[in-house]
Amino acid sequence: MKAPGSQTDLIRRLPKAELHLHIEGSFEPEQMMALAERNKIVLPFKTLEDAKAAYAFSNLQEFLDLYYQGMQVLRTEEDFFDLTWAYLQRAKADNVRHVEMFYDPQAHTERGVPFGVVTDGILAAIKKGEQELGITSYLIMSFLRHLSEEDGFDLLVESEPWHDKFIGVGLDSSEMGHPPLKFERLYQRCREIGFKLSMHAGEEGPPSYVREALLDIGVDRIDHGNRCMEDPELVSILREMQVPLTNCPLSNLSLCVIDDLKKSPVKAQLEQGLLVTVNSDDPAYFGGYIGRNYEQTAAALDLSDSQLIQLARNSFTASFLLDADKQRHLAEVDAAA
Ligand code: HPA
Ligand SMILES: [Zn+2]
Repeated sequence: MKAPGSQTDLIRRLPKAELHLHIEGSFEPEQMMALAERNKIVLPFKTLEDAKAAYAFSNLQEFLDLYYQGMQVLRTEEDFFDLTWAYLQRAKADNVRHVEMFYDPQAHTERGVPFGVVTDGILAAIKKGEQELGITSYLIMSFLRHLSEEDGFDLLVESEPWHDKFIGVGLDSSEMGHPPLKFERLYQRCREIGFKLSMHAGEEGPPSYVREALLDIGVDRIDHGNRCMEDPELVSILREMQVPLTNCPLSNLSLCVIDDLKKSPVKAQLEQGLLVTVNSDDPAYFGGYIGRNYEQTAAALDLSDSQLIQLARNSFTASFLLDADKQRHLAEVDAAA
């Protein structure tokens, strides 16, 4: 067993892509308090310690309640810019070269913040990140699965002027009771538009949700996917198809998807030839950005250096980058290894 931190240099050195990151989940309590003051909003917690003390969850819904509450502070284009810029600077420190970030427009439009305010603020920070940090970012518009498919179609229409700014769509929020097939027609339409398709499945939901996402909807990538491990035939299909899984170890631990990081499926998935990646999900809420996710997972699972290199390679292979860009990044991973 290696001591935590003994692979820090390698992890830091490896170029990485982050493929599962909700930008609103990078809202650090310090920044939340500063923006609350700027926007004259009263938060339910008075001190940083109170805020952090509230970040103890026993399931996905408990987290989501706090996540939606926290983002109410975000009102102006400048707020969304500042949020995204802060994340990109942290990503730079972890040697992230490419990000595919989710955002939840419905969580903002339903409280009166216009779609364009949210989206343009994020896009402006993405542009600055490319110019000043050398990080490329793709934006993934996520539908909230606790809302109806009709609401999803409304978002698709409202977002039309920005469609060329999105690489794809996602599906997040409360998983249980909201299976992938609830959104079959919406995803069919998104496929016709030309979006890449991703979906959260098998975080809390059963393996059948992963099957639906993969085989009925035909997604290009599965977010989380943990519970596929309960269905050996599904594991074989995933290995055969090489449809990526975006695992988020510290998120899994925080939301009690696993009760110990040693039970993270990442190592077993690597050993079974699945295209698994390591990501941070909602780093401000779950105790760490991508570097810490790699570090803690490596320590808990006793990952070898070559498994860490494989994870960095997988992050680019599983991305929605063009093939030529993937090859360039993969060569950089090999050079750093
Ligand atoms: O991990 C998650 N699962 C579902 N919805 C989410 N929205 C933000 N993070 C998550
Ligand atoms: Zn997520």
